Amino acid sequence: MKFSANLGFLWADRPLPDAIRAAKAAGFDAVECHWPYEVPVEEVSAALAETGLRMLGLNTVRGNTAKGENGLSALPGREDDARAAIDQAIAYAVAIDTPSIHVMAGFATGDAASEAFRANLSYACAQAAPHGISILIEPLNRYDAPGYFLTTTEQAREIIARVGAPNLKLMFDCYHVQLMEGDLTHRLRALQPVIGHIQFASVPDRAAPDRGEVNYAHVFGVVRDMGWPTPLGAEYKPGGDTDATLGWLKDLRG
Ligand SMILES: O=C(O)[C@@H](O)C(=O)CO
Ligand SMILES: [Mg+2]
Repeated sequence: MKFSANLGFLWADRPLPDAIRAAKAAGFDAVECHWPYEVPVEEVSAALAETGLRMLGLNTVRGNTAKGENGLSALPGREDDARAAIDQAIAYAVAIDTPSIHVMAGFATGDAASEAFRANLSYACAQAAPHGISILIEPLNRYDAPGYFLTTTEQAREIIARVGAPNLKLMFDCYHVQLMEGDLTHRLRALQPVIGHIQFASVPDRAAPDRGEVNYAHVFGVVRDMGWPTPLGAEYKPGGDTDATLGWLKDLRG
């Protein structure tokens, strides 16, 4: 199995280029992040070139976080802001050769939100396609993000079908899916054609995957047997020194 370190959480206490180097030293095969925009692309590119790791994904900005915004693309009337966030993400992704962008929906509900989200996703997919970039949408759980527009894989599957763009995919974060829907391995197999990236963390505490209610040794085996080709994203909160939480990775590496 190959694993990607999500640097939004792992080594988040370090500057992003140093976190990339730490992920390499720890044996990860790739990295991913949340919002890298404060860091010059030259610094990130240099760290990626030095380590040989690829940055697999990044997120669109959340918007006005002081006001509690958590994404813009499902907010009716905010299309200009949403598309500026999409443009920003594509430009950054192109500059560091990142193959996928998570377009964040935001806190919203109802038909107008659904229409805004689909229209903004169509825009994102059209802008990203010439660069070979996939657009990801990610259901978030109701405990961490109450009121978030996108909460289930069923909802995501319908949106992906209705938008109808080949580069629109599902971010299957096992942590969120377990909290909202469960039945992880059936869902992974059934949704494989529309999954663009897989992430994981323990449930319910979002820590390293060697604890909690999900047996990740089993889940990883199912993903391996699916022939899943790309690294799985370790997106958990280490709660201190990241290096001290990597026993699971060492065990899997043998
Ligand atoms: O699961 C998460 O929270 C992340 O993948 C994300 O991108 C939204 O913050
Ligand atoms: Mg996630």
